[in-house]
Amino acid sequence: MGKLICDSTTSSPVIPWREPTSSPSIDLMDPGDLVDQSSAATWEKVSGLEDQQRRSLLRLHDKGVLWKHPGDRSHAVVFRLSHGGDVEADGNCLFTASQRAMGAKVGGAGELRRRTVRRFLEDLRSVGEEERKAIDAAIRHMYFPDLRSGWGVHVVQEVKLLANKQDREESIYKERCIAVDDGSSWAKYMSISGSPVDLHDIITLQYTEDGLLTVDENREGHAAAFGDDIALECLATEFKREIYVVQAHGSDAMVDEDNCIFFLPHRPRSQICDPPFFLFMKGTGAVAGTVAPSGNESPLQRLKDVLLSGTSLEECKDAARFDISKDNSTVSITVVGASGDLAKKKIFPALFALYYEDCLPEHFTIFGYARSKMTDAELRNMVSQTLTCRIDKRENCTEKMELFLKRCFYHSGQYDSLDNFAELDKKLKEHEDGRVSNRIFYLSIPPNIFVDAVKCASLSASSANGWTRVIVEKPFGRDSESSAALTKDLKQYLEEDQIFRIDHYLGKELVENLSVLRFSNLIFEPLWSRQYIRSVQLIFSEDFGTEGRGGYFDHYGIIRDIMQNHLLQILALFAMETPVSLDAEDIRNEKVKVLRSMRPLKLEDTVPQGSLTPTFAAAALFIDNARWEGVPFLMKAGKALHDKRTEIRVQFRHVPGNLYKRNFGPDLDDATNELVIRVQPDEAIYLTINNKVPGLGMKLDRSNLNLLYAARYSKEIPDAYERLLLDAIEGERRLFIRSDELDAAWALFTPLLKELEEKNIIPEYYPYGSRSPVGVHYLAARHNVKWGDLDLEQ
Ligand SMILES: NC(=O)C1=CN([C@@H]2O[C@H](COP(=O)(O)OP(=O)(O)OC[C@H]3O[C@@H](n4cnc5c(N)ncnc54)[C@H](OP(=O)(O)O)[C@@H]3O)[C@@H](O)[C@H]2O)C=CC1
Ligand SMILES: O=C1O[C@H](COP(=O)(O)O)[C@@H](O)[C@H](O)[C@H]1O
Repeated sequence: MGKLICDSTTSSPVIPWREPTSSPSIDLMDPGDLVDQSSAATWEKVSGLEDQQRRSLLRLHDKGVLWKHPGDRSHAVVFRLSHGGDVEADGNCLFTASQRAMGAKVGGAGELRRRTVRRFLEDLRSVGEEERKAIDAAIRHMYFPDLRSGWGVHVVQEVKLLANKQDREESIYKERCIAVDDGSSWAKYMSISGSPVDLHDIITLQYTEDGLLTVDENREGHAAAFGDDIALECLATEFKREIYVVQAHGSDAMVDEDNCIFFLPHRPRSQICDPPFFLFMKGTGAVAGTVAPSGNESPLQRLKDVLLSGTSLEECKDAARFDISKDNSTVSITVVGASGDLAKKKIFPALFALYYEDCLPEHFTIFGYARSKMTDAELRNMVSQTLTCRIDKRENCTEKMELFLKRCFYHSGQYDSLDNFAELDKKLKEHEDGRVSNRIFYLSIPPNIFVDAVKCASLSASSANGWTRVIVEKPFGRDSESSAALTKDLKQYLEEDQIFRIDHYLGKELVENLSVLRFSNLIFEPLWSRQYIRSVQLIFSEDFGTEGRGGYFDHYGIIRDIMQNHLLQILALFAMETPVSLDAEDIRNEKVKVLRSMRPLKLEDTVPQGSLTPTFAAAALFIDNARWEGVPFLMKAGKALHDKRTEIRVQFRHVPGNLYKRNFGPDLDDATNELVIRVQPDEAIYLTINNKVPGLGMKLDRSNLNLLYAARYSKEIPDAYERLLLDAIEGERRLFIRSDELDAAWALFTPLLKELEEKNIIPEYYPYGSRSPVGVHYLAARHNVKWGDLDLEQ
């Protein structure tokens, strides 16, 4: 028995996914047919490996590893084991690595942990008395060894106890804790992911032969239960595949070079339906490496990892190219409302960009669906008007466009006709050609017909053997009630995890980068609170009016159009506590907490004083929690202003007892440090600091430490819709809005919107092209700050 304490990532197989009901359908390859995976990282650059480990892994990489299906040994697959990226040894690593290995379709690391425990409990209930006793004994041996009856080979032995979080106020007595010594306590233990929602904390007692050595009380509750052999077996059973832990032992383990790599198989209790995956675990040191099966990672997953790590799409193209042809599934994307503005402007161009980058699966089809009568050729002609290639990607552009357009088809139908959707279903099936069918319906239609379209798509055109997902465009209602009604109606036909509510601002590069900036740089996170931050400003402006969407806009206004969604989402991401992991659910849990901690909005805290301008609004928002109490989050959004920009501006407090006070003049605000995250245009992150002007005197000026993306990165930034479409195809929900997030966002704005409308408040006018209505200055002044973007020096 062992615990997976330092592991690594693998990736999901290209070998076709099994039909859940059928016998193993693993695509079998000739043992000699070793897929060349030139883009996969080998072991040369993995840090923390001893030379002999590295040499062995390189040899293994070159030779490949032959895997035979235990049920039918004549069938075999050769895997090339490559380094697939590190995972953090934070206690969740078994689940994080497995999640990466299997791809997004299995849920996040948290979900894998829950499924593991569920599987364990189900299996435990079904075993006989004898086996149950054996399981209890194995658990006791691992976590609650009887130290009086002998000592193992280790100098230090550990005993694990669980403390109920509710009792943590008091001193912890061993008597009040739960010993991890049987199946039911193991399930409690293995549910602990080190997050605030855990029910128990892990207490570790370390003993030597001389007695108690240390007590780790884990007061902050950050310790998570490491995956162990039992968890590995449960995971294997749950997913009907073997899991190999690949261990590299070092010179300290008295093994020779030929034997320093071990494969520890974990077999499912059930039938094997999928090929195995490999988790690399380094025996010594702290650095984790990865074993990736040759050609085993889905192209999309590889692309996601590349996107997440911020490297170029060029790399994702390389990564994706090698294996997609072996995938036996299809993805059909139906753009419902294909004749409309959004479809032409954003959705088709984003799909083409993904196609150009080789990021769509090999077998994909795009259908346009709308009432307008159009032939396939006419749709292609319409779509071709808005396709563009990136400036840095012109090669074969025309050729690629033609190939892409050939994959686009059109079906004309009503949004509320089950028959018309059944006709679409028939056409989709023809294109899917018997493969596993996965379908996305992108609702690019006015909201009043969302439910009709979802009903018909779900009843007449959902996939029979794969997944069906629906992307929904805002507006998600006009207020709490209509939003809840929409969610309820959609859920008549869809599960929550089939609904992808899009907020395209979450797909913007700099918004995606917010968490990276904050959580992967030591210098920012300690400053990220009321202690150092004086105000946060979220600014949206456009230098044009409602441009052809006047009808929609009249009904919704700027608060619903921009503030309640785009700016509030950015605020939640900005202000959330550190999530347990980057899993969709962990991040969305933290965002919801922020939204629910927000102080109700008051009319006097909006602009202009007690009035609402339909195309411009500003508000001061507050988060009543320990981190942000008293810090104004100023928001403003407007159309028809003097420029187009979206920015997050973080203004820091004054330096206490500033020695250079005199050099700044009477207004210390002029010396405020400001961190600006410019989402668009001209993406940039810059920090305004005070600096000495070179020379013999002591003159100070304000200068920027400037990261201008265009200067630093040569690649064009992908459009937000590309990232989001790719996520929807992958089943990655991190950047989509969960229903409780939506409820919380509406709960914040609905009372204010109602008051504004009931009181029929007259808007304050501002000239087209101006900077803003005058009232915004009063609003900021009331909270003792200035708008960073209205500083004339900007
Ligand atoms: N355009 C944009 O920039 C943005 C749009 N959105 C949202 O995306 C969705 C699509 O936007 P957009 O493309 O601008 O919308 P459109 O108004 O262009 O509508 C899309 C299509 O829906 C059909 N349609 C329009 N009105 C009706 C109606 N009353 N009854 C039935 N069908 C109708 C039309 O197709 P046909 O007549 O051929 O059936 C039309 O081509 C909307 O929910 C919008 O709020 C969100 C953010 C930005
Ligand atoms: O959702 C919307 O966003 C656009 C602005 O999006 P951007 O990506 O061009 O910044 C806005 O014009 C529109 O009113 C709103 O509905």
